[in-house]
Amino acid sequence: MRTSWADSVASAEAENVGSASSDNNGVGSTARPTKSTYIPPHLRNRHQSSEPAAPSLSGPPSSNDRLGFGGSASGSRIGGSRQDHGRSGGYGGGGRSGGWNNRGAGWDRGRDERLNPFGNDDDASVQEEFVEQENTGINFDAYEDIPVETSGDNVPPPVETFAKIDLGKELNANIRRCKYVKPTPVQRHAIPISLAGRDLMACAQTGSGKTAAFCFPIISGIMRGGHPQRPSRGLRTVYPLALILSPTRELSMQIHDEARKFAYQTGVKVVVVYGGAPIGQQLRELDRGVDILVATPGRLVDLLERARVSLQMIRYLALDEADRMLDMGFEPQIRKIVEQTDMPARGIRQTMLFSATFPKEIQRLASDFLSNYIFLAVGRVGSSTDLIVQRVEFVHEADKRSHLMDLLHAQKANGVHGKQALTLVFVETKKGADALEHFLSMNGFPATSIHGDRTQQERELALRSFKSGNTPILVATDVAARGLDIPHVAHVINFDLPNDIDDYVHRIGRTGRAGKTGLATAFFNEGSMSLARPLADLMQESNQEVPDWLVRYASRAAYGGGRNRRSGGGRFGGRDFRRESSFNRGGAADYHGGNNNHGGNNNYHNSGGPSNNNSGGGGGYGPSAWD
Ligand SMILES: Nc1ncnc2c1ncn2[C@@H]1O[C@H](COP(=O)(O)OP(=O)(O)OP(=O)(O)O)[C@@H](O)[C@H]1O
Repeated sequence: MRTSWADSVASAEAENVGSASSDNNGVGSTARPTKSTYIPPHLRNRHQSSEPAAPSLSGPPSSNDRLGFGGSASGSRIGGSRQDHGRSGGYGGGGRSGGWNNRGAGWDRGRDERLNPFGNDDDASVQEEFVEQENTGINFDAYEDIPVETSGDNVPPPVETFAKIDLGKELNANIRRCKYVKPTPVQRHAIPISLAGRDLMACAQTGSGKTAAFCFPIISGIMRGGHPQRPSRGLRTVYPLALILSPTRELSMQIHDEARKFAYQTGVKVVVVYGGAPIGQQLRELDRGVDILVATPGRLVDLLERARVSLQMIRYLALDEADRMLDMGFEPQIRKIVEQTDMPARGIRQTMLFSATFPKEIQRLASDFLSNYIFLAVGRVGSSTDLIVQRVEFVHEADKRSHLMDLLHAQKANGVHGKQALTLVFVETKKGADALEHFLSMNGFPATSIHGDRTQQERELALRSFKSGNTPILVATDVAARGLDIPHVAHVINFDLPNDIDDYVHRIGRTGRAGKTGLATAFFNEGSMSLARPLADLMQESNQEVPDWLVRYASRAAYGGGRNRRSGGGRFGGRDFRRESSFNRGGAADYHGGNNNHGGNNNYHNSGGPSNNNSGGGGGYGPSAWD
């Protein structure tokens, strides 16, 4: 039976425990207008957005440099119908979306576990049609210059090819089926570290292949270790060997799908459990056996309390989006799962934490779960990839909707919005998502939405409709900000900017993945002041053009307006928190050790061995201009 704790976790999970999804979460201290003014198309021939009010010491900023997006609103807007094909049968009330066990709707995930996740043909050489073409087109050159930092004791060296790693014959065949030609930088470093049995805290940019980096060693390790005898505590208790936790249901499903592909014909069984879906099917799936359990925390807690899952045999624990999992929303639940169940203690199990962002205070918390771990950073911690062209435009709150329509029209006119090119629009609140979806639909733009107030079935349908291109515009809260790997997302629009620069990094990371380029546009106004400086820093660091007006706002924020600096030295230049002097003063191991393999810090440039053993100094990254 579910306790209040389980309930609270489940409901937190439904919300994505995302502060950004709450309806009352304004940006900074400036209250947002609750309603923005819609300007009808026929009245919208005036300038497309006002210039920002000048920060104290300046004239007006340069205009909204909307290169490529400047077309006037034109073209017909067929008003009316909602475009979310998933909703055609009403909200979960039947129609084609119907039943709980509709395979297409995803409720019986795993029922076809034994089927070939690549299709029905076993032959790795004839899998072309089953595999996304994306992976063959990965632009590895894009990653060549990324600096890599590792710290910790006796760091295993990176590998250049999958062939050089002993992952096992079946797993190697699946890697070929996935058309992964060579490992991405995070895989080159993380896989040998994990195969050596070491705990790992890894930070690498969005879309750089972290999922495979933790799945491959887990699957390979289970294959090597065989299938140990499970205890016979209760007939219906299952004993997974690996647990992968992620913050959202959709991300857990995606990890499950990926892990199933990697585990095909290895004998390793992968099951996913997540909230919002009927538990019966998930229980039946567990009854068929599980080696790797992918889960959201709330549903896992429920299953632990029902004694249907025991963590006693866990050898591998992976937290994806680990900083999110350990921030204020999830940390107590994660602590209970990891520290107050029968899960083997750290040092006995192997623990891997992955994210694109890792603030120092969260690193500090995370270290409680790790034993003598290696810290790996591919690129600067929390940086965004250069593959994404970032644009920021000053748009008054009241002009946002009309400005968005201008962007979407221009995309259509320029042919950017072909069937496959998808646009993801992030807003702050669930109500805001509904309202914007409705507004876009009423104005002839095929849009759907995903947020924590929609049923799980609606969320999945919306995502599927978006992925398929049926509704090529998805309005989302932060529930869709992390981890989702959706091919063909060409444009991410931050209609409302988040409060935290790390959330911005994850949001824009839904485009520009696996070596491909993408575009991210942010609507900035006085309500986003707290983000001015970190945003300008981030853009400058990733070689983006920073508008003069943003630089002026940023410099003003530097003298008291900025709230977005993190404690412990700020984000920029941030790396392994153990190298902070405050940590060392606390009597912990000396990570400023320098030129040896003990507690040292290694800087790599892309491939090959350590190029420069930096003696506790600055590592490979210069401070930002504002530091
Ligand atoms: N070695 C590889 N070769 C080619 N493609 C790869 C390789 N590794 C991963 N990919 C592909 O790259 C894409 C991004 O991978 P993944 O979703 O694991 O990124 P991520 O680092 O976890 O991103 P995020 O931080 O957003 O969660 C996926 O489509 C995946 O199939």
